Amino acid sequence: MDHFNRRNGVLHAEDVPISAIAEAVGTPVYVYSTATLERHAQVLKAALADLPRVHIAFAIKANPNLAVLGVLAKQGYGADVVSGGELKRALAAGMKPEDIVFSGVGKTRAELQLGLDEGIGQFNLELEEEGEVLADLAHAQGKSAPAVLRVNPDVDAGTHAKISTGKAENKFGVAIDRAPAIFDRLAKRPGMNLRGVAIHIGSQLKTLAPLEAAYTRVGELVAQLRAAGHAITHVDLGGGLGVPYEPDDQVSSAEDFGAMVRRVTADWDVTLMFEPGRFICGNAGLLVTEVIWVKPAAGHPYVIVDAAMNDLARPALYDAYHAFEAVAPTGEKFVANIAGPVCETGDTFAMGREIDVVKSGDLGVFRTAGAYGATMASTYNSRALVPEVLVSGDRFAVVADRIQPETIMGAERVPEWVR
Ligand SMILES: Cc1ncc(COP(=O)(O)O)c(C=O)c1O
Ligand SMILES: N[C@@H](CCCC[NH3+])C(=O)O
Repeated sequence: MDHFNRRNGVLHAEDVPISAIAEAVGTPVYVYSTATLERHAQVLKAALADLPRVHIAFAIKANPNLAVLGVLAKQGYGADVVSGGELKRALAAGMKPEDIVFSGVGKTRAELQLGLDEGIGQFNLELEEEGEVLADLAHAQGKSAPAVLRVNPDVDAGTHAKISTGKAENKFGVAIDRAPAIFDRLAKRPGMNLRGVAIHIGSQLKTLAPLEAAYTRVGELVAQLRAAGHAITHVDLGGGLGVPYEPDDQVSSAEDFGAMVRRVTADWDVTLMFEPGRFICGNAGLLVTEVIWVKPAAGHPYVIVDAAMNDLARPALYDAYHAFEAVAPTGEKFVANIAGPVCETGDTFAMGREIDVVKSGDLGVFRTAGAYGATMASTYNSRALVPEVLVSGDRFAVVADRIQPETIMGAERVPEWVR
């Protein structure tokens, strides 16, 4: 069920008219639905419920808002973090240290130390040297660091090149055929509890075939490692499940994913870990924007909105599609380009797309903006950082303020030789 739906022709987030939020908070603004977050969290939990031992860690890079994390913590989700900052957020949101997994290809010594100090559940190692440093840090404190080795299965995820992570040429993980030798050396190091493997082959995967191929290779590796005498108790299967962005997008369901995982992992006898991001929050968010001008142009007219690439970077970065609709459509359509105010030609959300007819002052939304939206926002062009609102039933709360350029200026220093 979509918790963003129309009543009397006006788009609502749960029971709140989008126009009421825009009036109270201004635009652009991200709006998230608590009910959608909860539903997606529950759907995935249910799809994986038959597996013997499961741990789900929300990839908080997708949406690190503390309120969003709080909703997911209440659903029993842990966190997959990729920086010290994300680790602190997960803890601040009430996630238990032991439910936190630390991924990331460039964890610094300070970040590894922070993870040890906080007693997090697992480090996902990206290379042997990282494991050596972690082991030494842990050993120095009389600890043993729980870790898995991320392998790169060289599988084509069939997703956008900039969000593929499981091809041999990508920077992530160690080549799967190098894993046994690394295990032999690393597992016996004092301070290291090397207990399994991890993979994550990419994001926005619409089909299960690449995941199944990758998981199958991991299954073979687990057998090989066990044959070599290693105790393998944990396998982290990463995230990557896609969501529908375009009207006719077909993506595999959580149920099909669960069935595939059950089939492929039937004889693994491990704790399975998952790191979903987009699947949980993608469709739980909208970016609400106001039309500034409708500007005639040589081709199609430009609908210039007050949201821009600094608020939602995905179209400019990945040519990503985000459906646009008017909050109170007239029923008429026209073909237009949609662009933001930033001084870049690439600051476009759509080119030559049939959309609701809108005029200056009208409200519109970009859908499926709950993942990799606000979290990737910047202040480019000295624009304010976009605020975020969480809705639940007929209530809403501002869960991140609009941070004005003046505030950010206060964080800078002009040295005396410039003054
Ligand atoms: C290691 C890791 N885990 C999980 C995720 C979450 O991916 P997604 O949002 O596609 O589920 C990512 C991002 O691609 C990632 O790099
Ligand atoms: N930022 C990307 C996803 C990156 C996934 C992280 N490894 C997107 O918006 O689609």
